[in-house]
Amino acid sequence: MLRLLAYTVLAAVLYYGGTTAVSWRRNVKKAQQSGLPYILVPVFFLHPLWLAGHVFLLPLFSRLPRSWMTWIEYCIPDFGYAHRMDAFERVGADTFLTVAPSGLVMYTCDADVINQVVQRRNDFPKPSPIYRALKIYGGNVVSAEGNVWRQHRKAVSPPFTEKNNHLVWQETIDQSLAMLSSWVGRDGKGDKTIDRVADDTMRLSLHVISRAGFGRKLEWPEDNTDVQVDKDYVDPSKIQNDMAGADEGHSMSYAYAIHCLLDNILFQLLFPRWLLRTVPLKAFRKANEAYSEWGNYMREAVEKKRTDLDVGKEVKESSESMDILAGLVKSQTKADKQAHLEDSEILGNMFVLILAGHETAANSIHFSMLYLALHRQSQLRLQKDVDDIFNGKPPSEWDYDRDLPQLFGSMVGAVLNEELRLVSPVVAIPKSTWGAPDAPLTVDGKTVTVPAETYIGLVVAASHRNPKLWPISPPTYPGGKPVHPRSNLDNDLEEFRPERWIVTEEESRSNKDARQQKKENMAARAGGDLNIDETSDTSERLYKPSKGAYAPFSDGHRSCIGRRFAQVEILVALAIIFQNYSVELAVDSYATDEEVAKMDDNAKADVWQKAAEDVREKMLNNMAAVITLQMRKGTVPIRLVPRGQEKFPPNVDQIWKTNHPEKCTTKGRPDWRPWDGKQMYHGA
Ligand code: HEM
Repeated sequence: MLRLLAYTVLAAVLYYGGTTAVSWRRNVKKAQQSGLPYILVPVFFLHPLWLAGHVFLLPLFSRLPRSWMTWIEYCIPDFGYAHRMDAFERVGADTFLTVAPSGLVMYTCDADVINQVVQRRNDFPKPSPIYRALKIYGGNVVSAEGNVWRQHRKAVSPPFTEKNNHLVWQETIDQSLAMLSSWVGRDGKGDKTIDRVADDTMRLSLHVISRAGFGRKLEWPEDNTDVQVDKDYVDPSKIQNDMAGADEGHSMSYAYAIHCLLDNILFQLLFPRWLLRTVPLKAFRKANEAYSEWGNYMREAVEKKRTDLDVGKEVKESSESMDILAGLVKSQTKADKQAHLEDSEILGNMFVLILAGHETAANSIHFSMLYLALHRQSQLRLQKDVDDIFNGKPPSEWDYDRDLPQLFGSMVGAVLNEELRLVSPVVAIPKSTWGAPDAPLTVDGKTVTVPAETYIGLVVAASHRNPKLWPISPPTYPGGKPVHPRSNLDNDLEEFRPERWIVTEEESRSNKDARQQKKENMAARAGGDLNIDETSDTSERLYKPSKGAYAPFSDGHRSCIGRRFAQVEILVALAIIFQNYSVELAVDSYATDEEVAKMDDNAKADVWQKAAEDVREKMLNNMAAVITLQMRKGTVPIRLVPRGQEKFPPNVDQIWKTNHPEKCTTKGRPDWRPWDGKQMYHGA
């Protein structure tokens, strides 16, 4: 009996080993025929077992000799943020394949390749099976492909109008003022340590999309300490888990339901509904409750909107008819049946809009604030531009049509662009040749073939830092050392330098001409009915990267629908925060307020540098993407102080570097780069 079992196991191992070897060989052959450089990796990064287990295996693998593990980075989802240009430099190519037994992946940080891929939607479709889990409420524009995607896009994009952007503008003003007031207190004095910036910007963004997206106004809680938090569930420190205020017939408030849903999104995406419903685990039960509650809120919202709009009749333009939900509901009455959505699809789209639209914008506001706290000189320049644009006017007098273009083309726009260059929420935009034939592609002027069934990662985290694509300057090494230990050690592309986006008048004029041309070409190709706005990735008054080099919102037909929405929200929130306040790092862990008050600039630079080092470390090592890239471990405390009352001098980093030349480790490459000078790839 035992022998039979042993034979069975042996046979299974041999069978698995044999089939693995055969399919690996087959994939290697495809890679060889493709003309692309390739590296061999033992696992396909999307293999479900690897996805589930790699976090546990990585610490074990890190104990093995480095020379055995040269492949490991390329199998980690979103390696692009952790390894950036270094990952490509090691391979020695900006576009290459990884070849595993169960799949091929093409990674690229080449602008021309990115541009070809995003423009040829039919040749390089989205790998829609990986988005299957996003259909928890129904089909939607993010997870669909082909004609079904076209139908969703036709229905979902029309509500993203300038009128809707006005709503975003107004709601962001209201919510940002409320957030700011919760930070600086009713007396406006500020200077209190705030450790919940990530949470609060998330709340801000959720409130904006709830209002401008679904017509649901959410009030900022009067006092965050009073909220009735569910301490038994998820992270009790998260103030947004506020249970108070459930509507009639609901067990959760609207805000709590959506937070509960999003905070535990992995439960929703990984486990089937019946399991969440039946397994008697508290976390499962709550996840399921949040799913039902938010779904019910949304169903009610659809019904109410239908009644409000009195479907079928002309409605006058009011803010109720300008939100996105109004647009989705109206799509059901249009003559164009190709833009018609079922009720479940309206819900499906509302879910992905809230998902795609809230973390992304929130993170941008959060990280822009952190970068500006680290770079006070840039902050000063931003404040000067805010002063020039608004001339001291309070936000109640700001005007979308007059002020938005100014903000967009100012240092505020430059900060937004630079933040998205460095911390793109989508680290590698997924494309593929799944379900499509082999696709020709021009790489460095040579025609190669992307084999059918290849997953493609457009690694914007690397293309945004590729020295072949961007003007570079010498590094300044904030804190006296490179921002990343291996990537771009000899230039400034790892550094936050929004000034790189500011251009001369003449460059700005030529940007304008080029953009007009692009808009016309795009409109002609898109057939005009998908509302694909290619004109305003960055303001024409700012630096214009080459095509494909800068794509935080992706590009082409499947580019972000909410780009303008997000840009408006982020620009306004930053303008409100910085109009009257400066953001400084909180140094409480290193000195008390009294101690800081007695310090001279040199001593202040020493404590500031410790806090700054902590932030830089977190922004390098504590970041991970579940849906979007976020700081997953720890928080960064900051302080808002009225302008003019800053404690630290604007050139604080420079003072520290001048005082501590011995601590500045800025020269040369680390000698532990064993791969330097060796060609890692095969083929090509
Ligand atoms: C800083 C903010 C944002 C960034 C960087 C961003 C980035 C992106 C990227 C890279 C994609 C393409 C993803 C892919 O192909 O897999 C995308 C798609 C999308 N985004 Fe955004 N996004 C942002 C904000 C928003 C907002 C505010 C909304 C809605 C309110 C939104 C809605 C969407 C939708 C619906 C799609 C799918 C479009 C399609 O497949 O046709 N995004 N976004």
